[in-house]
Amino acid sequence: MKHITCIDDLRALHQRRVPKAFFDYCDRGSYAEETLRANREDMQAIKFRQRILVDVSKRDTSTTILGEPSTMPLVLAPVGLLGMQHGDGEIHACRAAQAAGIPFTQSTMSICSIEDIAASVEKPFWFQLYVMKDRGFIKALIERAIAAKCSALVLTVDLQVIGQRHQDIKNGMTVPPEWSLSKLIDFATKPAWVSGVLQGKRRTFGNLAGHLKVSDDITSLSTWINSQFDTSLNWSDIDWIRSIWPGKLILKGILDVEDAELAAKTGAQAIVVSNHGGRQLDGAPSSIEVLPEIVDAVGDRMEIMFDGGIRSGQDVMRALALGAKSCMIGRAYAYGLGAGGQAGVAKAIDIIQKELLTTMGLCGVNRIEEIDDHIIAV
Ligand SMILES: Cc1cc2nc3c(=O)[nH]c(=O)nc-3n(C[C@H](O)[C@H](O)[C@H](O)COP(=O)(O)O)c2cc1C
Ligand SMILES: CC(C)CC(=O)C(=O)O
Repeated sequence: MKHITCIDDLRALHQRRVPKAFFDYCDRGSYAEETLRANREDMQAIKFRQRILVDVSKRDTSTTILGEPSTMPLVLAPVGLLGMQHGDGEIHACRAAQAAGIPFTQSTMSICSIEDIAASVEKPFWFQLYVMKDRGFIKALIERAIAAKCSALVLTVDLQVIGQRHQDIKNGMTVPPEWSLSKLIDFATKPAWVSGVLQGKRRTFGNLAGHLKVSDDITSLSTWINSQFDTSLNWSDIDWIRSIWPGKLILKGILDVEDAELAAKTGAQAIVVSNHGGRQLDGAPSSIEVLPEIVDAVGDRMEIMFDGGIRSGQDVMRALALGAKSCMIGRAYAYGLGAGGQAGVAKAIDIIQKELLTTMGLCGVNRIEEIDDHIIAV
């Protein structure tokens, strides 16, 4: 990892080490990928004010996230199928986050189960919920998260219908992988990945095993999701979820001020301003574009988290400057996982923290709480 200096390096290594179908699943977006590109382009369009001759000798990235101390304003976002990027990927990512002192969010659509992770790590982690039609199963899933002492529930609200990712169809992306000649050739050139995945605890969705017939028809992930996810989910269901889940609730996937206002009325502690990393509604605005208006509308009532397009500490700084209290990263750490397991995720987190510290220094800021729009050049 010595020559890895930025997230792009981890991405390149991920691409070399992980079969194409899983790398593309991670890297790409939905439809024409307009929103995926906008997340990066709009982020990079935000310019900093360089400030000089400020004493920046006491810089510190530590902060709180939902009242809990965190070494930096960063959370590992829920990412499905991490165990297909690296054997036991969810456990490796969670361990790296906990060693770095930041929260990890486990996706419903993980390869390792909630219990696999809970048995392998020292501290509580967050659990992300997708609501499916079988409400008995969803209730049991929330109860499993409670039993595992998960410290926050992240309810994802932007994927009851899945946006088409062309590349997944072209690659025949299935879980577990289906054999074809091209896949065999691809796998043959990635022996470390193959042995890691074969040694992993599971080969298909650990949280769903034994409940939903995942192995029956997961030849197309999107067909399966469209048959299982509950498209009738609506605001009144939040009360039902809150009647089961007693802890902190975060609504993830809000892009609209009116929705943010409705979210503030649910009693959720936080929202994540997010377009799902450009994987859902293509043509939606970038998350950084809508962040300021959402902060203006509800920032005094809920904690505002942000994700979409973060590839550096500079990007974290940009989102904080526009009013986010903390940021989630998805691909940035998934690339690290594919590149080098737990060490790769640790590297991704370390890169972002060091970039954030340097950017704070060059903008004349010592503490996270000092970051606001005064550091932005107009
Ligand atoms: C491969 C991949 C899988 C994802 N799976 C989930 C998921 O299971 N649940 C969820 O709420 N969001 C999921 N997301 C969205 C992320 O939580 C996050 O919103 C997004 O990655 C942020 O954009 P970024 O990748 O540019 O950081 C996924 C994202 C990626 C890249
Ligand atoms: C399995 C998927 C539903 C996970 C996801 O949220 C995504 O791929 O964006």
